[in-house]
Amino acid sequence: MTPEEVLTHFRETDALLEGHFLLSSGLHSDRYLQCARVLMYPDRAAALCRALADKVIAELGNNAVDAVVAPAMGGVIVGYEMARQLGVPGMFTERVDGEFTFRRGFHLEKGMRVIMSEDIVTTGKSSRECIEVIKAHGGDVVGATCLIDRSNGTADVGVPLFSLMGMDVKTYAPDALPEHLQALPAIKPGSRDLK
Ligand SMILES: O=P(O)(O)OC[C@H]1O[C@H](OP(=O)(O)OP(=O)(O)O)[C@H](O)[C@@H]1O
Ligand SMILES: O=C(O)c1cc(=O)[nH]c(=O)[nH]1
Ligand SMILES: [Mg+2]
Repeated sequence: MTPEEVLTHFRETDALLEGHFLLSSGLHSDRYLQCARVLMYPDRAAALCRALADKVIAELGNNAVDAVVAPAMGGVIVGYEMARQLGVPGMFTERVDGEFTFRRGFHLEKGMRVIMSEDIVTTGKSSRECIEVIKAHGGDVVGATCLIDRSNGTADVGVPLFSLMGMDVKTYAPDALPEHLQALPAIKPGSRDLK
């Protein structure tokens, strides 16, 4: 799937937003990829994750993954669909008092080869947090995936990161907002630190 085809899925589902957004990392941006808008359509979710699963298989080989673990909320649907496309179980970590944790009876056997599947990577902070939980539960993290890598290849999550496309989007520290963002109230679409 070409980057233009990926973006078409986002455009056709009104998932490519413009405005003033407070991101999970605390950085600000005038662009937001609302993946839930794309993934609400099962056919689109399947097409995107099939293409991403094919990349994983091309890089790691067949039968190189035993499980997928994704960080909630954004990772839940994409993690499920990646697991389905790779033919392995899919689980998720969720935040309790701000920290990702395994709940609901999810567990890993020691040495299980795990892919961490995100919807979006911006700084890679959430990916790294999820990867730490997988490791703490005995998983061997053989790679990470996201639909779109907003770091455009610069985020280091400690394992190979496979994405459908990179994107070069500017982000701003809260004390360095450009005028066009200062003029708009910030919206925080994600669930980290949600009150
Ligand atoms: O690479 P990062 O800088 O960590 O940013 C990307 C993360 O931000 C979003 O999650 P968020 O914490 O906003 O919550 P959500 O999953 O509920 O949308 C997204 O789903 C990624 O998990
Ligand atoms: O960095 C984020 O929080 C983020 C950016 C984005 O475009 N989409 C998203 O879901 N999260
Ligand atoms: Mg998230």
